[in-house]
Amino acid sequence: MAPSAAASEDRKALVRRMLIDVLMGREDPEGFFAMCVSALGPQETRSQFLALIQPLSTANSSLHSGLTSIYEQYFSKTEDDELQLALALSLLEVKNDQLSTPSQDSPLQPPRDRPNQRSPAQKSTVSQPQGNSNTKPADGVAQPPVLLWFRRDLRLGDNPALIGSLEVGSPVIPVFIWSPEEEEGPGITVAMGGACTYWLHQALSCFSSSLERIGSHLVFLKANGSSLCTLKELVRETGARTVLANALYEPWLKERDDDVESALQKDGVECKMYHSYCLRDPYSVSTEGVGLRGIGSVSHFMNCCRQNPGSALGAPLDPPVSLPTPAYWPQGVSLNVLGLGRMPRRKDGTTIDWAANIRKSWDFSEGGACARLEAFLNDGVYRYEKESGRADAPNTSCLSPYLHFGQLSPRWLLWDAKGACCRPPKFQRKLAWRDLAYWQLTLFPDLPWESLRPPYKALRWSSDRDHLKAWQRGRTGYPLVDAAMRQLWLTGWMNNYMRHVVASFLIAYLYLPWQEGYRWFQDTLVDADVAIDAMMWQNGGMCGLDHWNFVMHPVDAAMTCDPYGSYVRKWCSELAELPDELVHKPWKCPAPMLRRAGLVFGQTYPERIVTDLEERRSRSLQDVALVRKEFGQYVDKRSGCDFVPLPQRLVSEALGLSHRDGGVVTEGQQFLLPVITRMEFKHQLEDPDADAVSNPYNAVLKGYVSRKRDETIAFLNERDFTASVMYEGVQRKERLESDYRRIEGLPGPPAPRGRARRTPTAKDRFSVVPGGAVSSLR
Ligand SMILES: Cc1cc2nc3c(=O)[nH]c(=O)nc-3n(C[C@H](O)[C@H](O)[C@H](O)COP(=O)(O)OP(=O)(O)OC[C@H]3O[C@@H](n4cnc5c(N)ncnc54)[C@H](O)[C@@H]3O)c2cc1C
Repeated sequence: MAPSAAASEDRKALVRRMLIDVLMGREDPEGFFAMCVSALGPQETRSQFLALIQPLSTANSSLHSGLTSIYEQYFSKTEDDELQLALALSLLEVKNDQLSTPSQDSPLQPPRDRPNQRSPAQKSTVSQPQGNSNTKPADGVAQPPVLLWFRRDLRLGDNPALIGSLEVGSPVIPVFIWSPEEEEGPGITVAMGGACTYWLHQALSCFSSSLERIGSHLVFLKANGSSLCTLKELVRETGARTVLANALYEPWLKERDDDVESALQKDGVECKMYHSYCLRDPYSVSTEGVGLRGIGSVSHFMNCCRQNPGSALGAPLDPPVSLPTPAYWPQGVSLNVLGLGRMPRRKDGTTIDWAANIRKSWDFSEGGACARLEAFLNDGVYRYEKESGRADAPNTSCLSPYLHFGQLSPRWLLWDAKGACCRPPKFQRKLAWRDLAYWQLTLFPDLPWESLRPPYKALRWSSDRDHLKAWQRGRTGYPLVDAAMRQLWLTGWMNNYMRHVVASFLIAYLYLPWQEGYRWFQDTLVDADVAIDAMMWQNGGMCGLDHWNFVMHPVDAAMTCDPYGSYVRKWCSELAELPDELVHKPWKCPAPMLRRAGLVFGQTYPERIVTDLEERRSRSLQDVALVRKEFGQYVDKRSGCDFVPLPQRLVSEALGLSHRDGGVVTEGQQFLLPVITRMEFKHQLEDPDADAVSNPYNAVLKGYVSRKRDETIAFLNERDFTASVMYEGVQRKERLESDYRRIEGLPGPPAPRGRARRTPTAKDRFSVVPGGAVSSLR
């Protein structure tokens, strides 16, 4: 028998043995199925599973039908866009040889030691380092050590550079070099804000302990001039011939790494960067075969990945159980000397410990990341699809800081998420958003400070510092906004929905420039990430590639995210005594109620800093119309879409594209591309002075999920807040019920019929992103 056929037979025999465990009740059907996928791989499971469980049809027909429905649920779906993410990103190509058990002296931990046991990924064994993984140098021969340069990959699990260092077969010296100037790059990025720096301090401390547990040690150094100089000194001091690291993708850090690579190589030192920070290397993503229409949207990005698949991502790598140590350790400094966790001091010498709440809120270790992931996959994931906006419930993963600091690899996360029985499509799509952000940053390195749509730079932005301060400190007088900003200040985090609410408030109602919001977030978020934060603030600030087609209302948005006011009560305790129907709009409370609740505006809770919300929205809209008129060369006359000047890399790709992408070349040799543009902006151009309410495409969303739902909520809300909460409650129950049915593989409830949609459709002239006007590049 050919070896591969024999291996296949072995795997099937393994599955048959596992089948007995299910029959005996030692393993549940879900777990059994997961193990099959893991042992056979998706293709073989698809073709063989039903045959393998056939004997059950007589032995235990209910188990047989249960397993059949699990199988069908897993493979049946007319795999919609989201579910194809893995394919698009060319993931999870488990090779047959990865299914063998690691050998006794392998430095990889056996699979049972992996932190999260429940998914198929972790029940499988994973890819072995290639070549020699023996960690001991030959007796008596002093091998030059490997410098393992840690940056934002502070983990043992699924760390390609770490495993790569074992393959060299030499002693390994893990180093961390702190170089804040290099992190910041050329513009105002605030790459390492306060909360983020504090997290880094804690994460380094945890990671250093992890390394010690496997017999190694993390050498901390302050960059001496630059990382390159420090590395060169280390090479001289230790005699290292190899430097390994996992790649970073911020353009300025990539440039630094390229310089390091070539300078070291000139000195005869091998330097290698591994890819693992994103699912796809953003520099390898191309628009070829897809075009530029819809650029900036996650669907467009996923199409690009699908059309131009990169190398297979493979399965996550196990953490090593030991690292070979060098005979000589270079002298480092203590972690505290880096000053990352330093707190300001008062005049009397006492410390201002602003991070106390952050410490209470998070476990900064790699184990903490795994525990969060496991908790999410066991619980929140089931509500994620429809309820991720809830601020009052932990329905999202809260994994962003761990992903940012590489304490969890996106590959590991995706692998486990795909193993969850509901294979959450929306959640998986979020990882594509993350990659999209990095791709955008590589295309537009000034994304963190320069608006991509030129006219919007000229908007009449406000410079009201008091407004800015009130927003930053959660003292705007709008409870929902204040609760979110206080949560951010105290814990370094808020969920995605709340980030939209506070960003909308800053931009559409306070007219403060998006860069202010970006910088504040960079300073206060523990997950502050230049690429994601900049992309999101550009989109919120109306000038990103995929700018938001909505504005969140600071009161009505509570219907979706905090219907009973518990979130507001938690962070704005001075409002705790107000009833549900008024907690989001305390200014509507009658005086006796205020007295009973002990609320005095301007004293116990701030007055609203702006009250004329509708008027402010109208002005914001009129201002946009004004600059779009003034900078008419950046507006496509035919479609009303904004033009964005494309960077050189996309222009080169566009040159190979056909006309349908609608590129226009201007005098200055700019390649201008029409991009997705908010419909209310297009309409406003026709009547620039009209107010926001009369604009049929008014973008203010009351909730976030659908405009139809918003309209109903807004209608009820105007009359009776409680009725509106009840309405929302019923809707929510229906949605959860249908989710439950989907997860359990039950047929869905009959679809509601005859729902009118006011959301414009593809036929609507304003919803079309053009594909026509073209001229060639000169
Ligand atoms: C104005 C604004 C600023 C933001 N700034 C940041 C930031 O600095 N750092 C950051 O990590 N996220 C940022 N986000 C995106 C998003 O809000 C957070 O990633 C998310 O709230 C983190 O919580 P979670 O891990 O529970 O997310 P989940 O919903 O559980 O998502 C899982 C992971 O997917 C990624 N992700 C989720 N949403 C997005 C998104 N919209 N774009 C890109 N990746 C996403 C994150 O890595 C996240 O951890 C911002 C969003 C807005 C609206």
